[in-house]
Amino acid sequence: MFHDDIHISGRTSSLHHPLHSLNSTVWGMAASRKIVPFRLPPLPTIGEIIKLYKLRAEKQLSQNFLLDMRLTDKIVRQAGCVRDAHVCEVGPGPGGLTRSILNAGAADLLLVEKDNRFIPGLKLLSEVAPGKVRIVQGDILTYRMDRGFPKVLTKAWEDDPPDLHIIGNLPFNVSTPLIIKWLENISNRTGPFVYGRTRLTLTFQKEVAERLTASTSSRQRSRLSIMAQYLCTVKSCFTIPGRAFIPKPEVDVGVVHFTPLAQPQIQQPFKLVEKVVRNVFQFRRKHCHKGIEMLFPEAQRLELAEVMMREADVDPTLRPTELSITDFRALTDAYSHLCSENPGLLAYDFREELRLKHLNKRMGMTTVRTQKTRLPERGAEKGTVEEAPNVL
Ligand SMILES: C[S@@+](CC[C@H](N)C(=O)[O-])C[C@H]1O[C@@H](n2cnc3c(N)ncnc32)[C@H](O)[C@@H]1O
Repeated sequence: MFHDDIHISGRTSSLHHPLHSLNSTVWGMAASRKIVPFRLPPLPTIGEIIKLYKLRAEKQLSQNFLLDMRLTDKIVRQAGCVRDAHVCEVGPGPGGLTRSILNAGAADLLLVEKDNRFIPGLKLLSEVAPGKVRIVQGDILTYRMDRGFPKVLTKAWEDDPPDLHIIGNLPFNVSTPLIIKWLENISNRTGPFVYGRTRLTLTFQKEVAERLTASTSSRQRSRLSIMAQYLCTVKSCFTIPGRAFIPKPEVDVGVVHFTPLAQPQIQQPFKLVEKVVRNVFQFRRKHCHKGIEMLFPEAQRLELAEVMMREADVDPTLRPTELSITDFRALTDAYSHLCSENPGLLAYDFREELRLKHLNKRMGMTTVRTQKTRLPERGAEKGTVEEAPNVL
């Protein structure tokens, strides 16, 4: 085992489990490197899934299963060649995608599943593909992927991506915070990216998939487009209609593939980029200078925004959606330069200024204390970008 977080290993004694009827033969590589056949248990039927896992088709569980192997095979193909590769599947559930990954010849498959009802079925899969499947019962949002695989996999960042893939069909309420976390990990080369430019193939609500891949001037262009595209090559693979899932979600689903760039298009800390992009997009329909002004305390707002726009050489009348990644690079570089000249500026958050104003008003004070560039310690702490809502 490569890490100390594994809660469950491959073997199980539940040989009389109803899913243990073996009827599909596939080929896999044994530890001896000889090709040997192994048989995977068939996917449970919809009725069996509901009965076995005592599932109710409750929306809040966000468990929408993909049981059509043609679709799960298609998702795996988007990842590239997984034969003999290491793979982490996030949220395997009843194991449809898991079977496709094993069928494609993965040598080492790490499954991270939060819901313990799925563990017995996953154990059966690990029994019929001995030595290949490791199961972690845990939350992918906190799981230490940097310990999940052998260090020998590691490739230099500028080199080709490592032989490691992350694949997952996750609930929508997990996939968005997860990709934001992983984008920050890419920027810092931490988490799954300690091994190099690990590729990701993930599902998202169709609208989110469109935002991730949206190009300059498109209607879906958003914060998420910039944050993903300055760090990765982002490819929209295909759309899966909602009706293909059990239970059927309200929306269609987009499969997106990410390859971290050897050279990020913006060479600034993630938090700084996130702050500039968030401020610019908060007035989506207005000229971009409006959002940029909000990066600065009221007293210096117009003056510093003008300096920043001039230094970046970006047309202040462009809408946020019309700005290219090159424009954002120029803007973040200019903002970083201003921050180095104005201590405290980076910690400034206009929402904190607004909050203080409202507070003062509520307390019936006539004078309103606004933040100057050099911020008081407590205000500075509260107003940092770490408290920012999700990048969308
Ligand atoms: C949308 S279902 C997909 C299941 C399966 N991959 C499929 O395609 O049929 C999402 C799966 O992710 C699991 N899951 C949800 N949140 C998770 C988390 N934070 N960490 C790990 N697994 C999670 C759920 O229990 C469920 O099995």
